[in-house]
Amino acid sequence: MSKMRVYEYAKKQNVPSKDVIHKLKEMNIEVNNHMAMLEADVVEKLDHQYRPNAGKKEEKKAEKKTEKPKRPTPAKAADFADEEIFGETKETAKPAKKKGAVKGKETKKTEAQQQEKKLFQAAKKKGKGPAKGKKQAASAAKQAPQPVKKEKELPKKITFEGSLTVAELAKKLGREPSEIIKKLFMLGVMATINQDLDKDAIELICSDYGVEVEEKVTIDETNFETIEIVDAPEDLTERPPVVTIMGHVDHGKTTLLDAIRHSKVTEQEAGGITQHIGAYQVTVNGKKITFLDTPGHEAFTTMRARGAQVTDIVILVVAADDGVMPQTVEAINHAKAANVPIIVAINKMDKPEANPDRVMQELMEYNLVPEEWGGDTIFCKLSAKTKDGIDQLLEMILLVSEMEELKANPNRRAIGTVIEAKLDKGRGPVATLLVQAGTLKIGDPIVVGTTYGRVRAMVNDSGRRVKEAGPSMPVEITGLHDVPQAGDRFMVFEDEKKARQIGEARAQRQLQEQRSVKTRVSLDDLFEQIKQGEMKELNLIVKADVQGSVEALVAALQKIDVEGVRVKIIHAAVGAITESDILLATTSNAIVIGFNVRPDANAKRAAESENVDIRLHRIIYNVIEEIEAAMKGMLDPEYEEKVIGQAEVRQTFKVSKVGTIAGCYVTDGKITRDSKVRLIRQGIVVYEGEIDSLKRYKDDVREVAQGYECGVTIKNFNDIKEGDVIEAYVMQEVART
Ligand SMILES: Nc1nc2c(ncn2[C@@H]2O[C@H](COP(=O)(O)OP(=O)(O)OP(=O)(O)O)[C@@H](O)[C@H]2O)c(=O)[nH]1
Repeated sequence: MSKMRVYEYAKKQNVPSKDVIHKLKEMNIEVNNHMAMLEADVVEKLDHQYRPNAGKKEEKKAEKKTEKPKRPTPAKAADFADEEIFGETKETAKPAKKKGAVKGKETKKTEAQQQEKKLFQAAKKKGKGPAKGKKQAASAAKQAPQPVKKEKELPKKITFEGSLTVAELAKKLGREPSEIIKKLFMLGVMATINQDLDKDAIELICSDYGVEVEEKVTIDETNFETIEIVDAPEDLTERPPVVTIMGHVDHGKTTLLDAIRHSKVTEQEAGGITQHIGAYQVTVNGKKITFLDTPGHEAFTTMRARGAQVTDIVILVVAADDGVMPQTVEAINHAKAANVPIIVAINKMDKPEANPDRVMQELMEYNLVPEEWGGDTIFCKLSAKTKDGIDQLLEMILLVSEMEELKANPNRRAIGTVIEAKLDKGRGPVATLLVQAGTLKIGDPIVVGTTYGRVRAMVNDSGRRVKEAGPSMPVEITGLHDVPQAGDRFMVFEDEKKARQIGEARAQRQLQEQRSVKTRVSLDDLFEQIKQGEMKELNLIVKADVQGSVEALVAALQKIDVEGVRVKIIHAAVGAITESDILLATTSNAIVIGFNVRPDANAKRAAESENVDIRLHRIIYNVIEEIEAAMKGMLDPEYEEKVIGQAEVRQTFKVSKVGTIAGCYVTDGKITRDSKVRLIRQGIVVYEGEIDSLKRYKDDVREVAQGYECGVTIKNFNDIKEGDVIEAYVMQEVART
């Protein structure tokens, strides 16, 4: 809010200055002159006075059709208007904005107003069509408070999709394109009649006319993964957390999952036979928790690799008698890469050799600091075998879930992710779906991944038939045409026809995508991406033969300092490059560095199919140099010299202006016009350069093969002697190893 004069304020509110002075009087502020300067706080108070009446005023104005339509000036327009780029034009257009134009003199103000009116009416005149003659318009301009009559009424609201050309916008507003062009010009935008206007420009123009704008967003339903669902907060209700258990081999993941299932599921669903559908739910203190039934990070990463994020909380199981192990670290990195909160379950507390303090100590290194030590990670000490501590773990899950405020709208068409799928001999394609929002119902037409169908039957985790499944509930369904893949997304559509269309379109698109080249980050295109501002962090996965190398590499990589890019090590461990590393690289768009280690067969295959860049090295310096060079955009292609042929110089001729021509006989391979050459005399390279000309008799030729004679001149070199050997070679780009 800034200071302004009374008349400026009156103009802002589109009321006579008298009205403002009167209002001020009511507010006990004595002002007699419309030129009086109002302080910012007074302006604010006035705003409060006028606001409640704004609606009424508008109505009144609409009725009266006063001389000038209200021109609510949006912030942007005002910004443009305040710039002094358009001098005169602007002053005439917005006299009130320009202090200079109305320097306290009523006359000047009137002039400006009239000028504006003329301009306005000139524009209107064009919009009026043939009925209105020049004369009439001119006389109309003379009468001072001339109502804008017979002007085609502005629509209350216009809608558009994407963009509009000036002509299209003019048509929608019922105005002449020239008027729109003029307005744009005054706002600092130069446009032609066929120019596309973006959303901002459209909004700017419309708000200048006081017309509401709505952008229609066409939703590409075939791409439903990308549709961002914005539910009104009041439509959201709490949903159960979805939990994945991860940890090192044999630390007790399966035992813990079973212990939770048996302690809670059978209790709740008496008589129900727990059946494996890939996920199950337990009820704790009246609240549900969903557990994904595939422990370990493979399933987790497979899902993520397919773009699905279903896990809300990760339980990291660490055996109290074994401590942090390589897969523990992998699991931590996976969870962190996915930005999922971790609860640590220190398992096997029943064992005499259990040492939870050691586990806590070791996990500190990975920034998992227990609350009791001042951190914010929840640690639960338990025994999956004796079931001690499991209830506490479940309560902690609820606590974290509450903090995460997990919510979904159950009253919409369901969307979610495939947890598992298979082909059942009797039932056909069977898929376990995790509903993530909305409610899935029997009979729903559904698209799942690239297949579709209608939900024929639904079974919950206790093998019971259910009619519907709300958010975070896993159900096994039948009724699909084909078997989808774990991690595929699903969405319910309004009818089966639509579901079929979308399903088929998605299958088609997938085929096309498989044919086209995948675009993952590779060192070679890194610089391009950095330049385009697409990459600010270079994600790396480091695998090495010994811990010492891992540490040294990580430290050295983190020291690389290239402006605008940061190295981020998302996983570093000892051991061969595994499929899990590739999956992690896929999900985090990372490059894998192998130091004295190689990818195993599965990893190689996965890397090829997922286009993950693996860089294998044996010298730390080379790793650093390569990454740094790539970050700086200096990753030149590697070239290798390839000798393509040799020729013997049998005779030489000196020709003025040309130099020495060597009459040669090609003894081996071939000599090409564009090859590089080396002149060898008695086994010593006397010159290296390029061929200047290559001739057979008098004709220039591209190449001369073995057994033929030719004439050769070498660029900038004439000291060729009989008996010399000309070796031709080319530089070939080779694949980096
Ligand atoms: N004493 C004791 N043994 C346990 C506990 N939890 C699991 N075990 C044992 O540890 C071994 C491994 O347990 P699993 O549950 O199979 O471990 P996992 O992490 O699922 O192993 P993988 O599936 O191979 O990754 C089994 O022999 C379990 O009986 C526990 O709390 N106390």
